[in-house]
Amino acid sequence: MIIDGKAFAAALRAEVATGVALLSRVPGLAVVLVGSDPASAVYVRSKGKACREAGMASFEHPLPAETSQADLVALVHQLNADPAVDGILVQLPLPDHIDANAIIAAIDPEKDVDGFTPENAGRLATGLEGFVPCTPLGAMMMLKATRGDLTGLEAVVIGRSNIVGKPMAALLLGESCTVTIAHSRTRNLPAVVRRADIVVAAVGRPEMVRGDWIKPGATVIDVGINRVDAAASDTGAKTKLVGDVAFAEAEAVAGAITPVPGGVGPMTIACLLKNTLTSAQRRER
Ligand SMILES: NC(=O)C1=CN([C@@H]2O[C@H](COP(=O)(O)OP(=O)(O)OC[C@H]3O[C@@H](n4cnc5c(N)ncnc54)[C@H](OP(=O)(O)O)[C@@H]3O)[C@@H](O)[C@H]2O)C=CC1
Ligand SMILES: Nc1nc(=O)c2c([nH]1)NC[C@@H]1CN(c3ccc(C(=O)N[C@@H](CCC(=O)O)C(=O)O)cc3)C=[N+]21
Ligand SMILES: [Mg+2]
Repeated sequence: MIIDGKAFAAALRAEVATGVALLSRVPGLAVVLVGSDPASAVYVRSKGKACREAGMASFEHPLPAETSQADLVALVHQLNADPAVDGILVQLPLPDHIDANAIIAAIDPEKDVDGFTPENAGRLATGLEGFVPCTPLGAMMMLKATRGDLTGLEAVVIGRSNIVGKPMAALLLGESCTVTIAHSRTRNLPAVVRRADIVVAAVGRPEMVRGDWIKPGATVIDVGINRVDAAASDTGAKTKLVGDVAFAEAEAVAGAITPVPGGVGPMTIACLLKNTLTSAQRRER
């Protein structure tokens, strides 16, 4: 079974639009993009469009690649103080001369709809309410819809980044899975993955996870977004998008699997809108 992320995302976005219509003011999401990475620009544009379709305002702040760290912190402070802004997203990665941790720490945790601030990461780790990072949140919604109660299942998360792997593991632990976090230093990764009832791949290596790593019937969540050269026989496009999982091989063994594109990505954007709505609802009285 292929998990239809586009359909899950469309349903969540409709729910968000309904919530937005009940507010007394238009919620706003500020998106800050430093530099002109083409993939980031595509992503920022699709977020802006999704915002408008949900009845939200999108404030885009494209900045030159040479923007100083001090100027970026100053912009974040300005957005923190702006009552029209309910959510702040600073697109990652940032240029090398900027310390991403310093920028993230400057974001007001109450507007941190990415869930990246130490305050919200700590809240997730300790089981307190807060903003949960959009990619793991969307992945968890699809997992629960697909498998129901996750209690006692073996979950293997490949990747330990602060934005995907670690928060994903925290959410799975919160659902009482037995969680393993694998990374580049893990020994015998195929054997570790073969134990898993749930596999979450968040690595950034095209089609690294092979079909014979997957336990029959397992649920596979492919977070990877990798642009690779398309074969001459393909659609004619110069590049195509593939995940971290060899989809055709894994689909034959898995009970359910998310595709790339059309899996985790669209749900990430829908969850960003959901978090922005939640922020606006908390602000309204
Ligand atoms: N669909 C979506 O909405 C989103 C998709 N992504 C995509 O997800 C992927 C992961 O993103 P992100 O977490 O930011 O990536 P990072 O590069 O921050 O982290 C990658 C992780 O994978 C681990 N890793 C690297 N090589 C191997 C290997 N050979 N075996 C096992 N583990 C390995 C690294 O280990 P170590 O820590 O030891 O270096 C690291 O923990 C990327 O493809 C990204 O584009 C990301 C965010 C959102
Ligand atoms: N502060 C911050 N927050 C993020 O959430 C964040 C970020 N920085 N930096 C980059 C990553 C990546 N990311 C994606 C979201 C949606 C798709 C998505 O919708 N992908 C479509 C395909 C889009 C295409 O064709 O390129 C899909 O998978 O179907 C992809 C990638 C969010 N990220
Ligand atoms: Mg990263």
